[in-house]
Amino acid sequence: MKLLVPATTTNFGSGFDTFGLALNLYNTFEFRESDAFGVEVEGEGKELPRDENNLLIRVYKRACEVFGVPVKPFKLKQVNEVPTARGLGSSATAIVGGIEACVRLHSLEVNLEDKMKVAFEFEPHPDNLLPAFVGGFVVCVQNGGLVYNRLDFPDELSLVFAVPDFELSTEEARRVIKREVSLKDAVFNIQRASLLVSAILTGKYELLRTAVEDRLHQPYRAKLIKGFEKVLEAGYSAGAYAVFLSGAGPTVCAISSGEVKDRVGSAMIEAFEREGVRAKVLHLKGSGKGAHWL
Ligand SMILES: Nc1ncnc2c1ncn2[C@@H]1O[C@H](COP(=O)(O)OP(=O)(O)O)[C@@H](O)[C@H]1O
Ligand SMILES: N[C@@H](CCOP(=O)(O)O)C(=O)O
Repeated sequence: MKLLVPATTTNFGSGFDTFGLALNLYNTFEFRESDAFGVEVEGEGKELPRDENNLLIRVYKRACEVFGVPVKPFKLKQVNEVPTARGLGSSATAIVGGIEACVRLHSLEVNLEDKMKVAFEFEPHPDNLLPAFVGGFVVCVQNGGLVYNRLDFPDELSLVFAVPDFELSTEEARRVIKREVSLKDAVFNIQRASLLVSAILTGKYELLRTAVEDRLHQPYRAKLIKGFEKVLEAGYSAGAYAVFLSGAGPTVCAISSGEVKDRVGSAMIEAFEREGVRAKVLHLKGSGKGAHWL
């Protein structure tokens, strides 16, 4: 039994905790029933726990408890393409993996709202989780229940990620954000987040540069990421439509198209390197597919 769960990029600058997009980069989780839990990891995340402290197993056990079924142990083989603690939703892949494993191993029928209730106990924002479950570009709303709208992300747009070789935990990157916001800054973000959705829907990509501007989280997080401003400038100088922090960072994402994407990737990597930060580039696309079994 093999489950593929996509990486996600979130926020898109102005849409903090609101916008999330599934990517064509996956963690693959293979399950074999067994007498005891065990974990094997290939690819990214060599440091991940090999025992019941592994996030996927912790989520699986909690899902069994919530859905009222016995815990059946398994051997898990992870083949991870998603770098951990880089702002590409690796923790969401593990959370979604644990929930889907519980549903499948017990042949349950569970709706998305009930799956999300369990997921929220581990990650209290929906923007990685929802696209990891359902794919596509998702506008997420938190109101105690499940309200979201899923759009197709334009295939002509490329996502270029500059992934630095250091980790930044989402928890730490959330701690630095200011809790209070002025009306002026709230309006600033509402205008841009609305512009972003309309720009994607109408193909007016020249609006994206303004649409990803943010005053809620990026200015605070930028201080934790050496070279962030320089990488941003380099992406724009190379012709990107938009450049912003992927999730909580430290990865930087650029939206681009056609041939320009190669220039954008090299420029961002070089900018990181000039600051003494090693980084690699990932050229990805939005994916319409969420978690699915092979
Ligand atoms: N593939 C995975 N399997 C199990 N646990 C994971 C996996 N990926 C991430 N995690 C857990 O999530 C933590 C990283 O979460 P977080 O800081 O939110 O980073 P990210 O931005 O990659 O989601 C890791 O330290 C690890 O405990
Ligand atoms: N909206 C969240 C998204 C965190 O994503 P991750 O991939 O960095 O875990 C935030 O900005 O904190």
